[in-house]
Amino acid sequence: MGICASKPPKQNPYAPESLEPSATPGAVSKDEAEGPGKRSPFFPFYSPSPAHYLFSKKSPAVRSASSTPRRFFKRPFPPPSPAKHIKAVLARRQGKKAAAIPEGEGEEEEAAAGGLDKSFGFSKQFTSKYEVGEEVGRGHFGYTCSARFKKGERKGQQVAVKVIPKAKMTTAIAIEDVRREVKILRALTGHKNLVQFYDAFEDHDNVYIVMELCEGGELLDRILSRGGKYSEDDARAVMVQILNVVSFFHLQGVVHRDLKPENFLFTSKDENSELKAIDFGLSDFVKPDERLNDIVGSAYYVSPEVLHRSYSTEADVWSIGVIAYILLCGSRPFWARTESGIFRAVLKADPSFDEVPWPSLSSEAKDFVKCLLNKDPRKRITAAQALSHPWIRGYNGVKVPLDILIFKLMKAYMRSSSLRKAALRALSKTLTVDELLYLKEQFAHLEPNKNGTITLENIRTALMKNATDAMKESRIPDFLASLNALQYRRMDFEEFCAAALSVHQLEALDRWEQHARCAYELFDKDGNRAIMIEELASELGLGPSVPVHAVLHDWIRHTDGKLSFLGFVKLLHGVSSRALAKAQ
Ligand SMILES: Nc1ncnc2c1ncn2[C@@H]1O[C@H](COP(=O)(O)OP(=O)(O)OP(=O)(O)O)[C@@H](O)[C@H]1O
Ligand SMILES: [Ca+2]
Ligand SMILES: [Ca+2]
Repeated sequence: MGICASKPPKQNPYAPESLEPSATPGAVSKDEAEGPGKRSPFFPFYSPSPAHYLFSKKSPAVRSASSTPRRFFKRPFPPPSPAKHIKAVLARRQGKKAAAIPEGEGEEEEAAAGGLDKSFGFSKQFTSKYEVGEEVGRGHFGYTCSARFKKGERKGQQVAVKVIPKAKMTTAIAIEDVRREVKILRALTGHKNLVQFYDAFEDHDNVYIVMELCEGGELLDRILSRGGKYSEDDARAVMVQILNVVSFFHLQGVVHRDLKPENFLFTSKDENSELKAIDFGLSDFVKPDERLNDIVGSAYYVSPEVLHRSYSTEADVWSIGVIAYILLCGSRPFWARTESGIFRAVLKADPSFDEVPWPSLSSEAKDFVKCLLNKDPRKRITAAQALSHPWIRGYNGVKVPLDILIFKLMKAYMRSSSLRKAALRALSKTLTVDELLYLKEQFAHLEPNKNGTITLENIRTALMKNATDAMKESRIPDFLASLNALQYRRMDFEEFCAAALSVHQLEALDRWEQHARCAYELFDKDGNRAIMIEELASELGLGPSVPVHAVLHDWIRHTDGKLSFLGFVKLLHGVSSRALAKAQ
C-alpha cells in the first residue's frame, strides 16, 4: 500500500460554493462529492484567505445565486477561481456517460476496471527511496506531497511527489493519460520554465511522479493574493515565462491542453520567483499537420476550436489569452453559470475591453490579449509570435524562439503554383518593419552562417538543436520531408518572407485591405499576366469535376484577362478545390 494513499481525503477545493458556476443543477461530480477533510496549509485559496473573502463579497454570483448573468451587465465577469475540468473529460476518464451520474452507478466500470492492465513498468522502489511529508496540493486526478530522498548523494533533498491513485483509473483512457503524462514530462524536462522531472514509480495502489518541489504556490493564488490583478509590467514578466515554455512545447509537437493559473507554480515565495508549468495530465502529441478532436481542458480556458473538435497547438495560445486577460484585469473573459453557458460565451461573445481597468491600460496590452483571443485559430498569433509582439518585445532581453508555424507555412508554399508564389512574394514586399522583425528572427535561427540563404540542411540542424524525444513522437523530423524541394537549392530572405508569412494572420489586421491592395499593385506591375481560366485551374490543381468557368469567372479581369484583385486575394489563400466547390 502506498504511503500517501492512507491520507484522509481533503475537502475538494474545486467546489467553492459561491465562486463557481455550478454545473447542471443536481449534477455533482464524484470529485465534488468528496467528503470534507484537512485543508492544505500551503495554498491559501483552498482555505478562506483574505483575498478569497474579498472576492466572495464582491462576486455577483454570490449576491444572488438565482440571478442571470445578464443582470450584471456592468461587471459581467467574476474574478478567477479554480477551474473545473470539462465534464466530458471527467466522463471519459471515469467511464461514465456524464461525469455527474449519481453515486453507486459506477459499479459497472469498477468491475470492468478489474480487467484493465494498470502496470506502467515503473520502478517499485518508491518507499525505499523517499520519505513522504505533507500534502502540498491537490487536483482532480492526483494529490501532491513533499518528500525527501532517504539516502544517497541527495539525502535530505526535498522533492514533490504527485500521487495518482490507480483506483481512479477506471478506464483504458485514464490509464493511457497517465502513461502519456509521464512520457511527456520525461521527454520535455530540462526547460527552465517547466517543472524538473526526476523519476516515476508505482506500486499496487498508486503511480508516483517525483519532481522538483515548487514552494511558491500556484499562479492562481498569487493573482488572488494581489487582489485580482497584476500591473502591466508584472503581467508581462509572467507572460514571457508562460510563452517561452509553451512555444517550446509546441516546437516539440506537444499540446498541453490544460493551461490555467493552477497549472503554473512559482519555485519560491519570492516576488521575482521563476514560474514553472506543471500537469501534463491532458497533454498529447500532435503532428504538424494533424488536428485533434477530443474535447478536453477546463471550461474557462477552452478555445472555440476545441469545442468544434478540430484543433492543434493554437488551442493553448487561446488559454494563455484567457490567463493574460485575467492577469491584467482580474476577471474572466468568458463566464456563465453553467458549462454550456461558458461554451456559448467562448464561441460567440467578445470579451469586454471597455470596463475598468482596461481604459487605463496600454493599447499594446489590449492588442496583445486580442491577438491571443482571436476566435479563428488560423488568425491567432503563435506563442513564439506573441514573444515578438510590441507589448513584450524588448522586455528583459526576450528572445523569440524558433516557431513551428514557419515550417507549416513553408510546406504550403513549396507546394504552391508559381503564380501563387509570385502573389505571396508581392504581399511579402508590403510587410511593415514590425512584421518583418519576427521573420528576421526566424530566419536567423535557420541561418547559422549568416550568408543570406538557408538550405534544407540548415532547417534540419535548427530543428535538431532543439529536439527532445517528444519531437520523435510527434514526427516533426518526418515533416521535413515535405520541404524536400529545397534539397537542391537555397532560399534567400526575400523568398523566405513570402514562404513563411501567414495570409490568415495578416487578414486579421485592421490594415489588411491596405496590404492586399498595395501587394496587388506590385503584383500587377511585376507578376500579373493574361491568363486562361483553364490554365488558372491547372495552376490551382483543380480537378475535372470542378466547373472552372463558373467558379473562376471573377478571378479574371475582364478588361485584359489578367488576374483580378479578387482572384489575387483568393490565390494568396491557396484556395482548395473543396472550398471552391463550396463557394459556387
Ligand atoms: N512540483 C510541485 N511542487 C509543488 N506543488 C505541486 C507540484 N506539482 C503539483 N503541485 C500541487 O498539486 C496540485 C495538483 O497537481 P496537478 O495539477 O498535477 O494534479 P491534477 O490532479 O492533474 O490537477 P487537475 O485537476 O488540474 O487536473 C497543483 O495544482 C499544485 O498545487
Ligand atoms: Ca492541475
Ligand atoms: Ca491534470
